Amino acid sequence: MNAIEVIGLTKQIGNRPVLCNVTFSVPPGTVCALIGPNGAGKTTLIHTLLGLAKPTAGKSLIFEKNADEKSGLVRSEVGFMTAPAFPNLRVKELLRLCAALYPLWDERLCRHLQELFGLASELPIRQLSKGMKVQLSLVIALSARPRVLLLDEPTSGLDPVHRQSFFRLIMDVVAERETTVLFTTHHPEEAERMADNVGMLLEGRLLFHASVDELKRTSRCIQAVLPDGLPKEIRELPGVLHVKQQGSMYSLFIRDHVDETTERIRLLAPSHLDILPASLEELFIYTASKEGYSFDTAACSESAI
Ligand SMILES: Nc1ncnc2c1ncn2[C@@H]1O[C@H](COP(=O)(O)OP(=O)(O)OP(=O)(O)O)[C@@H](O)[C@H]1O
Repeated sequence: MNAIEVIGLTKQIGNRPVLCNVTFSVPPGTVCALIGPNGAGKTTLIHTLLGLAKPTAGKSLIFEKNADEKSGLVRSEVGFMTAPAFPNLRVKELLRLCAALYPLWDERLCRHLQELFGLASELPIRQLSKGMKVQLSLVIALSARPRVLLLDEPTSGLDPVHRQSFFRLIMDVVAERETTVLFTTHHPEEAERMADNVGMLLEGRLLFHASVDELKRTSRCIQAVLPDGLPKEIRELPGVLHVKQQGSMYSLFIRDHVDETTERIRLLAPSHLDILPASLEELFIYTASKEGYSFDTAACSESAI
């Protein structure tokens, strides 16, 4: 049984398709990252899983149950981060309230996390910085010991040191309790580092969903020096996501069809040929650009070419 199952999920808001026939699954005890630019539909998907948004078509299941099922089973098994309520309560008062609310609350873990983040018990919630509020939400989500954690941009607002702590924490929680984690991020390097599987959403469509290992295995940057240039038909081969040119040096970013594309380039008798690994960041940027989506950022990171 999969921990999370998203089947043909479609969400229309007004005339606007926000999620279009999205299908993927997350096995228990694994970490799945959903990457996508602003407005891709990541939050909407998490909200549908939580039962906070109703799909137009399709369904999203957690351990084979719909979030809106009367049993409330799904909600009791799912942890998610939400802005801490009750601004006038002190940190310790909110944590005490949560301890009473969540049946599997782990007080030892809660104290450990509070110490790790250096969250002062006596501070009223309204006096916490944005990053501290994120930390407090994380403490609550993790201490509730859910079977499934749904985290919407969990590291946004965290400084680099606390981001590291967060990564370690998630790894520990998954390893110790076989927790299943689905998190959203704008940062491919977070997905690459944390996740077993990665899905990419763009304008409501899931462009790919695969294991990090598979994505790495099937993506390459082919670098070739071609004094006679690169023919148009090579640029248009199905696996070629992007071509970058500097004089007679061509860098082709490939997803799938690596062997066939390499063979076609070899036939052009390049004076130099290199086949290099590609990063998830490149895959993300070039998959989006192949779909006609443009980022403001510079494209291929030079380090990988
Ligand atoms: N209540 C709403 N009314 C109208 N449009 C909405 C509503 N909620 C979301 N949308 C639209 O749905 C699309 C997806 O939004 P969503 O928040 O799911 O994206 P996201 O990938 O989480 O974005 P971000 O990375 O910026 O948080 C956006 O175009 C957004 O404008």
